[in-house]
Amino acid sequence: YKFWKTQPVPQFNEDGKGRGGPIKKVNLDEVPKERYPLLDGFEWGTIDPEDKKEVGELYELLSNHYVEDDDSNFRLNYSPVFLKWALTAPGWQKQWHIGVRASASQKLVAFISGLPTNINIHTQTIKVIEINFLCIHKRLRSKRLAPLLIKEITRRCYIQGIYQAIYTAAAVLPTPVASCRYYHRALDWLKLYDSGFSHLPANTTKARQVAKYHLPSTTQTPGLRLMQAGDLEAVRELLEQYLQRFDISPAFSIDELRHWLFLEAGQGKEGGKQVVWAYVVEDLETQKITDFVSFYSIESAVLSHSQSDVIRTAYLYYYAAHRTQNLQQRLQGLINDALILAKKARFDVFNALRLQDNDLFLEKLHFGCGDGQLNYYLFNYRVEPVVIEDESACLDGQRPGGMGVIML
Ligand SMILES: CCCCCCCCCCCCCC(=O)SCCNC(=O)CCNC(=O)[C@H](O)C(C)(C)COP(=O)(O)OP(=O)(O)OC[C@H]1O[C@@H](n2cnc3c(N)ncnc32)[C@H](O)[C@@H]1OP(=O)(O)O
Ligand SMILES: Cc1c(COc2ccc(F)c(F)c2F)oc2cccc(OCCCNCc3cccnc3)c12
Repeated sequence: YKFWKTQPVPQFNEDGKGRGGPIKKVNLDEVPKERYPLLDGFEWGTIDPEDKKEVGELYELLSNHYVEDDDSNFRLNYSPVFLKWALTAPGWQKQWHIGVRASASQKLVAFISGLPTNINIHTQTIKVIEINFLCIHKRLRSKRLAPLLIKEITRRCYIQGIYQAIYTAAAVLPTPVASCRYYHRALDWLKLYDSGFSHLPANTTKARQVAKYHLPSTTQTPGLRLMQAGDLEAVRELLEQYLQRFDISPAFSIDELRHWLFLEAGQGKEGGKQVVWAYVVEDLETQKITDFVSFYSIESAVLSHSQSDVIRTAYLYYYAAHRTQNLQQRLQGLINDALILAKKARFDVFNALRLQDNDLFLEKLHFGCGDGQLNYYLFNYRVEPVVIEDESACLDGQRPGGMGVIML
């Protein structure tokens, strides 16, 4: 950890007893005013997420060089429309969409993105940058370029008065604030089997596997319907109240929530390019919004020569339930409806992490545990272990704690 042991992050050998809060007080006149020097033949650039051509260059880089599974059978394949959506949330700045270009060819060979937002950590609301899409061309790996990208985006954030960050990685780095197992729920088991994503367990048959994952064609929750713009304020209140169960959670503005739950109508539906789906449960008597669920779409390219070339994946995004009496039963019904809706939208698999209240439904709804986990990290912030003063502060006594932020 030559690089990470020089960074203001909790180191592995800490005893976790430290006071919660920022690790390093950033002194602005110590922050370099100039960009870090790059490897010879390369130059810093930015990607304008509203420029179709530049989004195309970013798509090209990520489509060929971004996250793969451990056996390099699949690669995440974020679409250009998704990338524009992911990079233009309220408060975005071009200077935080940092590219590295080969000077001669002007080819984009590396990228890192930052998006400012606010998160609640216990009782504190802190301004952070969300870091995502760190990617280096396969031919430029192991040249210590990643630390350079990280230091450059850190420098640009410090100058703008942002001193903390949140990020996820499959990589184990100093020091995870949460580690969440991957879970997958087959929707089209045969497609997943043909693609090598799913295997036939011993002493069962394909027919039995298909039957195991069968879903009804209609949703079951009374009052479930597509979320509309008019539901926004009610959903924000419902979500804000529900997320208090978790130690770390997003502190969404109404503008952020509008962005994350509605793709602007224009880019939304045409040509199967929808990227996010959001549904509410409206109580038929009171017309109140009592629950909500959302999911987003990332395809995975199948890298082997198998016939199916993409796996359409739905990722569970934010959800919330009002009050929490029989929370387990309500979430099982709500998420099962999300599975039904995802299947109707032609997704092949539905992914979720082991965080929030997901333990209440993962097993029951036939999610299988994947290999690997997603680690969550905070930069320049130490979270002290949570101590629950009065149980009454939580909803129904049993407060899951832990991670409540979902990263794209
Ligand atoms: C206040 C504002 C703060 C803002 C910044 C907050 C921090 C943000 C941090 C970034 C959050 C990213 C969130 C996401 O996007 S996670 C997704 C990451 N992307 C991929 O997995 C795509 C495929 N892989 C690649 O493109 C490259 O392998 C990457 C770019 C990942 C590393 O390139 P390369 O393989 O050519 O290595 P190197 O020789 O340049 O450098 C080696 C050093 O880099 C450390 N390393 C390796 N992988 C990661 C990783 N995923 N996060 C952080 N550090 C990582 C490694 O421990 C070693 O340091 P040390 O062990 O010697 O110490
Ligand atoms: C990722 C991910 C997996 C693993 O699945 C794949 C991983 C790599 C692939 F190329 C692939 F096709 C996968 F299906 O299973 C999941 C279940 C729930 C949520 C998941 O990812 C949430 C989005 C994570 N942000 C992108 C990312 C992914 C990995 C490491 N760092 C950042 C995942």
